[in-house]
Amino acid sequence: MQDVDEIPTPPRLLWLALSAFPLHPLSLPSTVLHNCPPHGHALTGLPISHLSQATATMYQSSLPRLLPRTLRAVRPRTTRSFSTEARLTADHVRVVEVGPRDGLQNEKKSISLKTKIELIERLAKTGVTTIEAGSFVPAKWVPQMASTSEILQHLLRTPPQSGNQISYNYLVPNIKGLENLVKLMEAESAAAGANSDSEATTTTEISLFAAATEAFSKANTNCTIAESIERVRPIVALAKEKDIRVRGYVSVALGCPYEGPDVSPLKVAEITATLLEMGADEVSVADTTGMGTAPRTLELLRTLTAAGIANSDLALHFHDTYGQALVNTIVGLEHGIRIFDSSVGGLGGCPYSKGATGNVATEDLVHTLHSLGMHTGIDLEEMARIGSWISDELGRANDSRAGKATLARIAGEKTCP
Ligand SMILES: CC(C)(COP(=O)([O-])OP(=O)([O-])OC[C@H]1O[C@@H](n2cnc3c(N)ncnc32)[C@H](O)[C@@H]1OP(=O)([O-])[O-])[C@@H](O)C(=O)NCCC(=O)NCCSC(=O)C[C@@](C)(O)CC(=O)[O-]
Repeated sequence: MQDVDEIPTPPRLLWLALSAFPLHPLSLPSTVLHNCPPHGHALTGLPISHLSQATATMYQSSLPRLLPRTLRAVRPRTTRSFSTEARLTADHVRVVEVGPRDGLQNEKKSISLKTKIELIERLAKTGVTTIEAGSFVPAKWVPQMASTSEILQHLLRTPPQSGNQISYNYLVPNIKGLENLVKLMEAESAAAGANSDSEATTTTEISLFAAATEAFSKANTNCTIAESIERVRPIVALAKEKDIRVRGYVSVALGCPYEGPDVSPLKVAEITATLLEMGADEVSVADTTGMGTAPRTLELLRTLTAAGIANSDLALHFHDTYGQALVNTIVGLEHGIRIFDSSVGGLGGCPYSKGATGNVATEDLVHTLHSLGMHTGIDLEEMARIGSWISDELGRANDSRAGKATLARIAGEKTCP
């Protein structure tokens, strides 16, 4: 099986996909696509003191000393992979379902534990292999996630029925969050003793996060970027000791609610590389505000590649605030990314990013990926039913077009003679 980093995207994928959009990257003047803004050029001239030592060493070893003024010609000599991911094939995409965590965390109305568990149990039957199930954060910061301990206990005691192995992921903002999670896991495993079969079908993993701008870091985690990176160190150390897989997030990678759309791709690359070097198994680069556009997504991905970061270590996490999530997904796909985050029914928003709408809907993402000949293993019809059900439960509109269209088609097929 070939490594995803070695295989070009299936022929004409981008052309086929972007023909659906009125303005696509390939129709843009090449100067827009290839002449990156000043921070892109900074790759060639940025004083090494602006980068972490680890990243600086990486740039020095992986980039030619004098780079051309465009990023077009930038090819790292080596791409270093930290991936613990099973090898992916070029036409397989792993979808990370973030609905039960990212999707629900911002809902104002209290959601019952029963509904949260039903959501997870239904998602487990769709073929999805990673589900964000909650977060170990103080209830005063994110009240909706207060029942995460009970969710973890339930999933360990009664693993949801599923045709495949599932990783349940929990967000931890600091070491205290992980310590709470580990305490619960160990108590459950001691109580279950040798009779437990939960490990056979479920795995527990964590996510930690940092932001690419100081203002967002302060609002979201009450600390500077540098302090948030320092918080990561003991989290990764404890997770590795306990054999727990670690996912990193870099928030506001394509736009910040406080500092605007011009977030430095170099800063994103620096933080991503640092998280990987600290031991994260994959990093999800997040467009928290949905401000990302196709050219800026491409520029960011090229900067990450130029920094020596392997595509197999990256995931992309798009919010759909400006309706650009699928366009940006295709840019990511074309670049070689094969892990994408999404939330059923387009649930979500971010408590620290006013006006940000949900993640791209899983149904829309899966429909698009399947239409391009990619495989996800996900049952779109079942996902569409879940999107409709959870939207009704929450009293909100179903934000998935593909979900609604799929359900309408099924209903039409039933009524047609
Ligand atoms: C990081 C903190 C905790 C700092 O918050 P703080 O108030 O500075 O924390 P502190 O260390 O000063 O502690 C204050 C109190 O909280 C307790 N505490 C401390 N930690 C925990 C914990 N883990 N679990 C339970 N309790 C905890 C601690 O023990 C203490 O209790 P007290 O002594 O007052 O009784 C806070 O800022 C926080 O929780 N931030 C997270 C906010 C959040 O969850 N945001 C949303 C998730 S990020 C996101 O959605 C983006 C993402 C990932 O989806 C990607 C994207 O789209 O960008």
